[in-house]
Amino acid sequence: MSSTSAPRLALLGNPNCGKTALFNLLTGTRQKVANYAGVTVERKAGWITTPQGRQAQVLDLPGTYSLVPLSHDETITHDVVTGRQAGEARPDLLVCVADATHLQLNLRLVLEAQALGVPMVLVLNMFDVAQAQGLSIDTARLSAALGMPVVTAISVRKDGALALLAQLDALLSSGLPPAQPARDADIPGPDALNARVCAILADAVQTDASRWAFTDRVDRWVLHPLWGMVLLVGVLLFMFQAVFAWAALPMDAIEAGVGWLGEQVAARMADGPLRSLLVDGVIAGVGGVLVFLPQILILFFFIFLLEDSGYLPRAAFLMDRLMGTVGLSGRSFIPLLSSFACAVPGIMATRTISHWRDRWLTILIAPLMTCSARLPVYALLIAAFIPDRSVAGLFNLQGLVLFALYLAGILSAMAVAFIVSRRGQAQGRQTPLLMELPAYRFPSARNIARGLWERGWIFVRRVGGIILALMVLLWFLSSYPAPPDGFTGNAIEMSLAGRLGHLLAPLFAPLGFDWRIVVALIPAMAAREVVVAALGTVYALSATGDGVAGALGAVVADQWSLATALSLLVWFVYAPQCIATLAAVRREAGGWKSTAIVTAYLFALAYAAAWITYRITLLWSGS
Ligand SMILES: Nc1nc2c(ncn2[C@@H]2O[C@H](COP(=O)(O)OP(=O)(O)OP(=O)(O)O)[C@@H](O)[C@H]2O)c(=O)[nH]1
Ligand SMILES: [Mg+2]
Repeated sequence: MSSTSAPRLALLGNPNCGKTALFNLLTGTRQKVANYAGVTVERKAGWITTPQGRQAQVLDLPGTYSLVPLSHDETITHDVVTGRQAGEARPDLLVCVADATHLQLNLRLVLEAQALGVPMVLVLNMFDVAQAQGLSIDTARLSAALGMPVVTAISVRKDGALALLAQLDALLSSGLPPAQPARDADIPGPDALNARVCAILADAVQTDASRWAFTDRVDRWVLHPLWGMVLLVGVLLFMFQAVFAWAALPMDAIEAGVGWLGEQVAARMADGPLRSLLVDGVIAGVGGVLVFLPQILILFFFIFLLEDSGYLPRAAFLMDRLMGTVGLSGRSFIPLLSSFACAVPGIMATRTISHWRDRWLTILIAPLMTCSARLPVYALLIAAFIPDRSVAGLFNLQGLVLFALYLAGILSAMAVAFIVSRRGQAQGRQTPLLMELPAYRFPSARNIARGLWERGWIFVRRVGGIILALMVLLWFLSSYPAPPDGFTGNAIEMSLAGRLGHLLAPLFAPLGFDWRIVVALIPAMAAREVVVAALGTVYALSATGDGVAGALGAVVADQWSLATALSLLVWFVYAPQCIATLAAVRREAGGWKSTAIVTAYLFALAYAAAWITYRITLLWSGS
């Protein structure tokens, strides 16, 4: 069936009611699903085939509480369902998704949407939770009261959308009624909406008063101003400890495997450019980054766990006051949190912030949140320079340093926010955080396994794609032109990359970076973790004597001073060494000027902070 004649369905519903989970189930795709509001910020399209073989296009949309849009993501939803999206007709059918345990809130949007004049179906999602809470919903009565078919769904189960699919078949086989013109004047006011919802629910739903008891009991502790904070810090500390403690074994295994491979290739191939490319460029460079896969997976394991259980919005709630004092709105929390995985989705998630000033401020500081690409850099240098010692018998020093680096990013972001929002104080205003706290949910193992698999793949693909390509390029630039006959020094110093490194070295000398580090910093403009691969290649090529250089960590520990290592760590807390992030800033903030501001302020901050760190460490270590 061609795309022009297939019916188009749009999923409309409140945030966090399970639209994307349903979309994934129907279309077999894997869009991001998590237990907090504001996950989806874009329109996504997919295809479904009903049991009777009919095809339809489905649109997943950002969640919204009302059809009067307040923020950029809500505007997308509004424009799609009202047919105002450029180049797109109104959908043929609205599939309203409602969280069955929150009908009081969710039905308001359904009633509002009736004025759009588009045929509708109501899906009562999270029906498993509703049943567990002892809710009894009379779908026939609800359907009669609303004047639309009502089905139940459990979008996290494989067969959880069968009723909806059967309903779609029934609707499509009889032909959807044509859409009516929108009747904007018919949208009831807030009070009238509330009254209607109450009347409908009184008739069709019986609640069990104890349903929120569990979540409420837990929240008394989790949201407590003191104990909640203690728990939050404890959770984060544990997470960073685990990144080092749990990863040691698999990392050793990968490192040994990479080392073995290097030796095998070196032993079996004749000396020459190809052997050097494979051993020094590919294996030493790319293998050096691959080693960090276990740590990245552990970090994401915790992020997914926190995301899926419903803890994250509570952390946002706890942080709200603190964020308010530096001029950030509570809305910034989720985008900033996403930035810990990667600043790109974080910057995109700022679409949920309705005020431009708040949004710009969030975009400005999102790159300061420690993204997962920094982890290899941090982990390499920490493992090389920070002793693996326990502190107070409870913490591991390496984990504490990692925690401190994350904290440095957060505190700097707060400081920048404070300074910037001070300047625009005249129009400043605080929006209190109005966010729904979802019920706690047991994290789904399938969700987490899938997420980890995906994250692992993204990392491996990056290693095998951009990082590999850059390493081949770097190997080439570091090997040619070859030194003249009779040259006794290090061949790499005569190469293009070596000369460029020497040329730029004076600029970075005040930070304690030598020409080799400078050579590695240049390709790392594309992505931060490239610096690890690049150092691997540069050191492998400049290793004197024959054979392969030892593991990068050992080489670095041997040749750098502590001051240089700390200075480079601090450099990476701030430096905007990621083209993808800068591109996202340009896209979302709309212009080169904003991108230039972000780039310039981050480089300035990186330079200043690295310089201070270098100087202080030198003084402190007495050299
Ligand atoms: N138990 C249960 N959990 C569900 C069900 N449907 C979705 N979830 C969970 O509910 C949470 C929210 O799901 P999403 O699909 O991200 O919600 P959404 O409506 O797309 O949210 P936004 O994109 O923020 O508007 C996730 O943790 C899902 O795993 C369901 O039927 N039963
Ligand atoms: Mg979604």
